[in-house]
Amino acid sequence: MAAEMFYDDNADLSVIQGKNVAVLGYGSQGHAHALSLRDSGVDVRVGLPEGSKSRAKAEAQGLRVVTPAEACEEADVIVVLAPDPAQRALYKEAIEPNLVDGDALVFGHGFNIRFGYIKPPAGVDVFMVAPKGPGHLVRREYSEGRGVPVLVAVEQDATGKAWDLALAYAKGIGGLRAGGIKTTFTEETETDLFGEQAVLCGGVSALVQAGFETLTEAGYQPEVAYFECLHELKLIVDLMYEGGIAKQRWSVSDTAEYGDYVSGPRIIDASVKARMKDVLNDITDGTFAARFIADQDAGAPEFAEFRKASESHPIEAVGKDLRALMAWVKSHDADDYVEGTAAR
Ligand SMILES: NC(=O)C1=CN([C@@H]2O[C@H](COP(=O)(O)OP(=O)(O)OC[C@H]3O[C@@H](n4cnc5c(N)ncnc54)[C@H](OP(=O)(O)O)[C@@H]3O)[C@@H](O)[C@H]2O)C=CC1
Ligand SMILES: CC[C@](O)(C(C)=O)C(=O)O
Ligand SMILES: [Mg+2]
Ligand SMILES: [Mg+2]
Repeated sequence: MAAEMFYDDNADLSVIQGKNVAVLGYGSQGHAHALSLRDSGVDVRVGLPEGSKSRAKAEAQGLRVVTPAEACEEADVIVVLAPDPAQRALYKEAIEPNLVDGDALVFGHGFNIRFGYIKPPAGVDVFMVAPKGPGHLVRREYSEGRGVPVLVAVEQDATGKAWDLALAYAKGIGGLRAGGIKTTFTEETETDLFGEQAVLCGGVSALVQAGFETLTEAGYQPEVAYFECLHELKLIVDLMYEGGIAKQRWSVSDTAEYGDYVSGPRIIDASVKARMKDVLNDITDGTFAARFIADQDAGAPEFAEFRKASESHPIEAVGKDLRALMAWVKSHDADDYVEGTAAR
């Protein structure tokens, strides 16, 4: 079945320009949605707790900041862009008491609805506009006149106008410049978790680290291993982004292309695909969600251990030194990103 796609011409920005929008959270996605909606002529306020370290940044970028409860009270469109594990408490404390029939509750990912941590009342619209890219690039693409594709889903259409509002929202953050695909909260949540765990984040990071370790353990220079297994990955993936795997194979040498066919399936073999299916099962049956939320509720000790181990991998120190020598390889988000920490 062909996907149902939406582009700028399918949406009317004035539908959201007439609303009071509260964006809760000002991190990766929150800052991107708030700034791009504002630049699309929407009345935006940002909801952050009194002590939030994001307050100064949002204010410096020209946005009005109030507490989450105040933002929800003022708004008829409430956008939940705090971290997924924080959303359950945020909903109970600030959103639910201020929801009135006809309001819209908006998500950037379906986790809390799909796994039942948030159960909105029947009188509100519930929809999702989920960018298929990191928030800092969602904002960068919008600012440069482009966009990151989005998945759009309506879980509840209490007003009968939820789709028009969802599409207007998607247009407001630049998503319909690239294309919006109609989906469900279930499809978005399960595919997004699978993609980030098996391929985009977990799979790629483990592949890069294993390649780096294999070369350095065999006695090759760490700097050579870094360029080979990490730095050049961006250049290869850029070609895949532009023209699929086929364009990458067109540009690399015949030697590389032949080696790709011979050795790729030796690395990513049937056993890897079997474990990918296990990962997908843990997502769909709720095992992953339960483990993540239990760890978060306990103060995230397992998460902290994972981060510490990952940040102390030798590839990070080698890369830091090499990137410092390449003036053009700079962080676009230098005000925001602290080298050597995954924590935002
Ligand atoms: N990161 C991404 O690129 C993507 C994320 N998503 C989804 O978007 C949503 C947001 O994720 P992401 O942008 O990564 O989140 P972040 O981790 O970047 O969010 C951090 C922000 O939320 C604030 N915050 C934390 N707790 C609260 C609270 N209780 N009330 C209000 N604000 C709070 C933080 O404030 P402080 O500075 O004080 O800590 C900070 O401003 C999630 O549903 C995620 O799955 C979807 C697509 C991609
Ligand atoms: C790939 C990770 C992601 O799903 C994303 C940027 O799309 C996320 O949750 O951050
Ligand atoms: Mg994603
Ligand atoms: Mg995700």
